[in-house]
Formats: sequence, structure tokens, C-alpha cells
Amino acid sequence: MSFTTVLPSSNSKLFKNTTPMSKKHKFKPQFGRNENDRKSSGSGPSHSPAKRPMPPPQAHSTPPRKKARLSNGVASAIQEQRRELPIARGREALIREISANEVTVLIGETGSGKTTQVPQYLLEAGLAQAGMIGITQPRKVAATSLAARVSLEQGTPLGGCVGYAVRFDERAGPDTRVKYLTDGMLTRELLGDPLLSRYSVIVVDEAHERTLRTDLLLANLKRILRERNGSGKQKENPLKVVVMSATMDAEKFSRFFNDAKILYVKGRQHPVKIYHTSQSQTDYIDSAMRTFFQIHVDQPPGDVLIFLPGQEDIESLQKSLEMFSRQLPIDFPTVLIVPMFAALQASQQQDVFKPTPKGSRKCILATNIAETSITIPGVRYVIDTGKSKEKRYLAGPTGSGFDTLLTRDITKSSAMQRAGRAGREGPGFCYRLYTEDAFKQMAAAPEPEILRCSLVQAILQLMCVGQDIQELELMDSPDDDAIISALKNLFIIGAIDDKRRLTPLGRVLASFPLEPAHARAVVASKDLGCTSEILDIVSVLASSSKLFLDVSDKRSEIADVRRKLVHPSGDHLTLLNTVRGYSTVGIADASTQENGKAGRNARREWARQHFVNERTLREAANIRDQLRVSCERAGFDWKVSCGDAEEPVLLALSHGLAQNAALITPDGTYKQTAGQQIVKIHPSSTMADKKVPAIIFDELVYTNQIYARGVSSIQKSFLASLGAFNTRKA
Ligand SMILES: Nc1ncnc2c1ncn2[C@@H]1O[C@H](COP(=O)(O)OP(=O)(O)OP(=O)(O)O)[C@@H](O)[C@H]1O
Repeated sequence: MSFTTVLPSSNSKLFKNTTPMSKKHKFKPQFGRNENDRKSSGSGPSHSPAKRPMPPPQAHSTPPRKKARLSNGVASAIQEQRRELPIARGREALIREISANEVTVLIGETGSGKTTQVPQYLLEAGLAQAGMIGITQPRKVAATSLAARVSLEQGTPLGGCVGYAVRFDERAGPDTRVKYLTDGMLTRELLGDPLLSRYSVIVVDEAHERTLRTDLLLANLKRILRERNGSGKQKENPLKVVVMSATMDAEKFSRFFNDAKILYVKGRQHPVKIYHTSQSQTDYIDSAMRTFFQIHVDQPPGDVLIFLPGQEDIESLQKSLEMFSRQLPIDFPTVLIVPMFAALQASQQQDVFKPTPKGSRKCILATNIAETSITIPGVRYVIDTGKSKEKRYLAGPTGSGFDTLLTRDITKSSAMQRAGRAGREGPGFCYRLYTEDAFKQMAAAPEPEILRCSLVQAILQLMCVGQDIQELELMDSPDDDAIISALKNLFIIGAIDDKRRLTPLGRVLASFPLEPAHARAVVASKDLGCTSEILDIVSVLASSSKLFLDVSDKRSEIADVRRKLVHPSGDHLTLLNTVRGYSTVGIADASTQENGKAGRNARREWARQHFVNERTLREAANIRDQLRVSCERAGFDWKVSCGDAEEPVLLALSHGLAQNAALITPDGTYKQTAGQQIVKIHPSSTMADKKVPAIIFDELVYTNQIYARGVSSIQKSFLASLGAFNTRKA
């Protein structure tokens, strides 16, 4: 078969010697994406992948809401699947060891059955009688999808015996015995229940990720074990801890828990064949696209999961894939592209779990939110670009600090986890877009987040439960600069006093599910009469994606349509104008379903015309609803509005962002009031070309130089009244 196309050239295949699908689907594409790509080629390993045909993707039934009604056939097939998992052979030994030991470290290959089975074994062995079994996950999507799967395996409705809890969403009730939850949710539970007394077992899953919250949780679990199980204590309600991963330094975790027992689960259910490129790739998006089409053309059915660093890469690859897919011959399976990243709404993230329609091949484009724990039914092929985005906070001893978000090479443990997403329902294949040497040179595991992230929120939460980060028994302790920087920040916003003691205000700030700076602005808005405006602003700032879209070839068009949204005081009030503009479109008469739909369409069109990301606005609306509840709990009226007055809004924001203030210098640059850092205003800011006496900003970011982003002009007198010049006391 031959057709005119701009599909990647067949002679630029990155992976040679992979088993072709059939002669019937062979085609001769003619061009690469660019001239250089056609020249690059690679030879894969000399052996061929397993030839066993893949069974058609299984229909994934979303768990029933009220009653789990499964046909006997489905129920017994699920039980059969459970029995066939490698971990099932060690069931009795696992129950025995976990029952006999206070802490157990469990290592087992990806897909061996740790996350879904261990909690069920413990439940079935009666270990959930005195309290729940809690299983922590670093990510929301893993917690919710695992709870759905395990409730299906238990034959009970989700939220019954098996439930979950993630930020802004919980399905658990009085009957819940097995609860999947994010590590953040469990650390939050410590605020109200410092001994986690509702739990009899805590399973810390994917411990190798060493998120900040996992590390704080581990330190707390060590304390709780002493307090609940220690000698001389009544052992009525002892706690058991299981720490699990496929790729962790078991010895280190064991040492941390006083030489805890290490158990190994042998074997994996299905093999995953791994290919590396023979040459390093410079354009990972293009390499991913060519590899996808190589699979699509040559390989048997099965969905493809592509790991990319971030949302922008996902959107760019999605466009290319859509464009090339349209040129496939008519008898080719349709390509169904499904993006998956943190900024998507939870319901959109669930799209990846929906069954692939017959005659299609699903291509999931994901960040590392799909890297651990989850099983996406139907996925047989993984393409790993070897890149991820890593947040790093650079703290300075003077109290200044800023976030960087850079694309970096992944670690060996990430590469293994990514490969592990194939081969969950049958043999799988992983195409790594990097050489074997590059893999060997990767760091073994990620640097613990506690050593590279801002500690402001963590320290505030610890203080609320009477803990001092410097006294906590952590696996790795953060350096002094990071702690000092966070303490100064907390002092400036009034969360701690000059003796480092938590203030009543600090306790109120911790009760909001927000960064302390944003929570401070909300609290300040109460007296300034502008809570409605501040909630509108901080809910967009707390969203996980950008509000304003930037399309490089439409810059002048964008500038024209946005002009009426731009506020002379800068980015925060521009953002407020945008939220107001969007939310007032099409609400004139939303009383009937039809009008409601028309209103939604009008808002979508408004967002499109103004190059505004509607997804961000919808996420922000959801966050705003949650914040209204937090305001009610804290006893203030979220409806209070200052109308069009700008001063109260800027003053409330300055309370929160006092740490992020800068004054103009004679040479026209801005100098931070805390930290003395020279900052430039980011070119994307509405304040970029203006010179004003004083500014506040949301964050400092480092790209090729240090930029302030999210900037507003404020009166210099605000800063004096907030004590922003005085950072030495903390
Ligand atoms: N939602 C699901 N749909 C279909 N099968 C599933 C689902 N979840 C799990 N499974 C099956 O159960 C197996 C074990 O999954 P589980 O998450 O328990 O493994 P694991 O050892 O914890 O792996 P990982 O370390 O990758 O998290 C999977 O390989 C898959 O065969």
C-alpha cells in the first residue's frame, strides 16, 4: 500500500527488528517531520519481541455507585485473575510476616500485585477489625482508580468496604475498612488525629518517590509507633506499617525503621520487552511521534502510553499526531488521543480508563501522573521520552527563594516504573527514546522532595501539630537555608512570631487548603471587605494550569482582544477582570436546560475569543467552591465584595505577598525588599513595560534569568504598614 502522506519516513524508524504486524498494513510514508529526522536512524536490540498476540482490550467497568452487581462469570474471572498474580503465591507468608512485625518493607516488581492485593489480604486476615487499613499514594488519580478496582475485586460498592479520600473528593463511609488516600490527605488527618487512631495498618505505597508528604508521614509514623506500640503502653490498638515499592532502596527504609523486616515478592505477571534507541535523540516529541506511528503501522492491537514531561509537550504532540493520523489509509485503526496531566479535571482524567472503541487504537499522552501504581486497561506499548519536569526551590540564606520548573532526565526508578505500565494484562513493550548507556548513567532514584522544595506550607502544618521540622526524625533533613527561608516567609505573613511560635493567625491560615501566602490574602480580605474578589483571584492562582494562552503566531490578535481585560494596576486585577468577564457571559437566563447549555457554549466561545484557558477557569470555580466552605468554617462571609474598588484588593494581596515585594531602583530595575534580589518583570506580564515605585508578585521563576511573574503595582506605603522591610526578626 502506498499513499501520499507526511507521515514519518519508514527509513527513519528509531527501533529496528520489532515484529511487524502484517504485510497488509505496510505502507510507504514519504517524509519525515523535518530534513534531519529522515537521516536519524537507530537499530534496536537483535532479538525480537514476544509474538504472542494480545487479547483484545478488556472492557473496564466503572465500579457501580450503589450496589456492586457483577455476573457470576465476571466475579469468578476477577477472582481467578487475583489468584494468578505473582504475589498470590506469597499470600500466607505475607500475612504471617506483616502480622508478626511492627514494620515491614515490601519490594515487588511492578504489576506483581502489591497495591491491590496486600490491603485485601490484610482485610481478609482480619487486620482491619480494630481500625482501617489506609494505603497512601503520591497522586490522586492512583488513589481513586485503585479504590475503584479493589472495590470491584471485593464485590462491594465504591465508598463501602473500600473507599478513597483525595483533596476535594472523598468516597468513604462508616463501613470503609480499606481506604486509598493521597499522602497529603493522611498528613492532613494528623491535624485532627495525631495518632491516626482510626487506622490499624498504614501502607505507604510508592515510597521510592520520596515526596515531601511521604517523608513527613514516615517521620510521623515512627513517632506514632512509639506512642501507640511502645513498651509500657497498652497495646489495645497497635499500629502496623508496611512500606512498599518496586524500585526503592529497601535497606535505607529498613534502617530508618530500626532494621525492619524486608520481604521480596518474586516475579512479574507478564514480561515487558524493552528497546532503547541506538543514538540519543534531540527532539523527543518528534521521536515519540515517529515511534507511535511505527507501532501503529507494524504492531498488533494494543493501546499506547507515551510519557512526556509536561502539558505543553502533550498539547504539541497531540496536534502533530492528530494531523498525521488524518492521513492514514481508511482501513487503518482510528487513532484516539487521550491526554492525561494533573491540570485536567478529575472526570477528564478518568477518560483514559474508558474502553477503547472497536477499530481504534488509544494513544494516551501522559506526564508522570501515570507513572506509578495505575493500570490502564488495554495498554500494551509504552513510549518513554526519558524526560520529566522537576520543581526545585532555590532558597537563599537572606530569606529569598524562588521556584524553578525544569525539564530533566528521569531516574532509573522512573524508567522502570514507566516500563511497568505495559504488560499488566499481557506481555508488553517499552520503547525508550534514549540509549542503553543513557539509562545506565541515570541516577538510581529521585532526590527526596524535602531537599528541593519550598518548606513554607510543610513547616506551618507541622507547627499546628506541635512539631518542629528540625527535631523531627526524618529520613533526610532539609538544609538550614531552606528552613530559614520558610520561617522568614511565615514570620512576614504573621503565621509565627519573632520567637518562632505559631500565632493564632497561623493556625487559621493552615486551615485553608491553600499556600499560606494566598490564605493570608483571604484572611486579610475579611477586614478589607473584598473576600469575593480575593477568592476569585486565589482560586485561579491555585489552579494547576495557566489562565492565558499564548499562541506565538497570533500575538497581535491576542493583544487586541485582551486589551479590554487589562487593568492598569497589573496582572492580579487583569485576572479578576477575566474571571468576571467569563462568568457573566450567558447567565442572563440559565433557568431552562436549553438556556443553561447556550450559556455554557457562550462562555466557551468567549474563552476561545480571548485566548483564555477555559479548563483553568472551570478548575478555579471548583476550588472557589471549596474555599467558600473553608471561609464559612473560619467564620467569615465570602460574599462580601468591594465592587470595582482596587485598593482593598491590592492591599489584601500585599498581606499575602509581602515577602514578594520589590521597589524600583534608580536604574529602573526592581530590588526585592526581602532578600535584596534584583528582579525583572516577566515579558508575559501586563506590567512588563511599566515603571512604578513598588510591586508585588506571585513568584520568581528562573528561565535564562530571574523573572517576577504575576505582578501588580502597589503603593509603597502598603509595604511599610505590613513590615515587609523588616525580615531580620525571625
Ligand atoms: N483497574 C484495573 N483493571 C484491570 N486490571 C487491573 C486493574 N488494576 C490492577 N489490575 C491488575 O492487577 C495487577 C496488579 O496491580 P497492582 O497495582 O496491585 O500491582 P503493583 O505490584 O502494585 O504494581 P505497581 O508497583 O506498578 O503499582 C495489574 O498488573 C493488573 O493485571
